[in-house]
Amino acid sequence: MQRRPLKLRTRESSDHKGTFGRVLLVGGSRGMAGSISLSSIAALHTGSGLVAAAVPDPVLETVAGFHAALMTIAMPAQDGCFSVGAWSPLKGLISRQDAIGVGPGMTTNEGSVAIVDGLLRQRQTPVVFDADALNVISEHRLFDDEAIVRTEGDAAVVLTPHPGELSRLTGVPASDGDEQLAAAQRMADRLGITIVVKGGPTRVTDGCAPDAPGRTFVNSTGNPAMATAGCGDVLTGVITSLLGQGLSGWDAARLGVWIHGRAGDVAASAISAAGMTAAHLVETLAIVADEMAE
Ligand SMILES: NC(=O)C1=CN([C@@H]2O[C@H](COP(=O)(O)OP(=O)(O)OC[C@H]3O[C@@H](n4cnc5c(N)ncnc54)[C@H](OP(=O)(O)O)[C@@H]3O)[C@@H](O)[C@H]2O)[C@@H](O)CC1
Ligand SMILES: Nc1ncnc2c1ncn2[C@@H]1O[C@H](COP(=O)(O)OP(=O)(O)O)[C@@H](O)[C@H]1O
Ligand SMILES: [Mg+2]
Repeated sequence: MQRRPLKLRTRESSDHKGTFGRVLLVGGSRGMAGSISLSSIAALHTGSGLVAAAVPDPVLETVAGFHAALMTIAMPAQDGCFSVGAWSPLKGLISRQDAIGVGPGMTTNEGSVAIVDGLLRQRQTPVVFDADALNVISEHRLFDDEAIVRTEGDAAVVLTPHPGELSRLTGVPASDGDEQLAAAQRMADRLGITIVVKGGPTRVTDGCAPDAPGRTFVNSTGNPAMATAGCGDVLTGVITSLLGQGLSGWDAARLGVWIHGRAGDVAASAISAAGMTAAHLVETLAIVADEMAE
């Protein structure tokens, strides 16, 4: 199987929804309801047992309309985005989740800042930070605070920046791919986290193994047809799902980018490179998902 980094176990008759995890996707806003919907459906199509999307109240019906199996939780909103009052009810949901994905379509307003800061400070639930969650971290220099450093026993933190987001996080221009990876490796080692440096190819670097600092995986799947709106939002849901299925940050990120790229390869050849969209990608993901266990 094209350099798959690891293998999931196959499903058994004793399995049930709880076996495959309960995950929460946090994001969306008026005008960007599709992003968090793509992330949420991607988690379902990666095999999660239960998926809910916590979204600003004004976009709940829009998000819910994308998929009957998706549950939705209305959060306090202001001008179509999370309000600062959203963090309190969200905090109460954390302990019931096996994993959380945060950021797609959430904007970088003050409500988002409260949510991202709060999720960075909790250590019991694995979290994927993507998109505007990464932009909030950059704008407010949240990684300068040593209090968010992860150590042995803390739940995983996975970042999924594209080169533009990584440039904001590290100050290294998107044009310098090698230096961006080196800066990501240093950041992963310093914070004890996993960082997915998205692109062609995508690389995963991880600072969670004391005996293997800066270990890095180069993905072998994916293609330029994926350079289209929402394909990164899909990856957020994939990795959140795998964390919710019990994988470490290193394993969830590597297997996640691999199956995400496989779906992109199959969709590009079935549709076309120019015509493929993230909607095709998330549907194809459901078709190829068993390749993680074959
Ligand atoms: N349907 C929806 O609801 C959707 C909602 N979405 C949501 O939108 C929010 C903003 O996210 P976003 O990525 O669209 O905008 P942004 O952070 O400004 O980054 C783009 C800029 O970064 C750079 N850049 C990126 N890749 C690069 C590369 N490989 N190599 C080099 N440069 C690269 C490049 O900058 P430039 O070169 O143009 O200056 C590019 O213009 C976020 O919350 C997301 O979830 C989207 O997911 C879409 C679907
Ligand atoms: N040229 C390419 N080759 C391989 N994969 C690509 C290429 N361009 C984009 N991708 C993939 O598509 C996704 C784009 O993510 P992102 O820019 O965050 O999209 P969005 O935020 O619109 O969802 C990433 O997973 C990236 O690896
Ligand atoms: Mg993105």
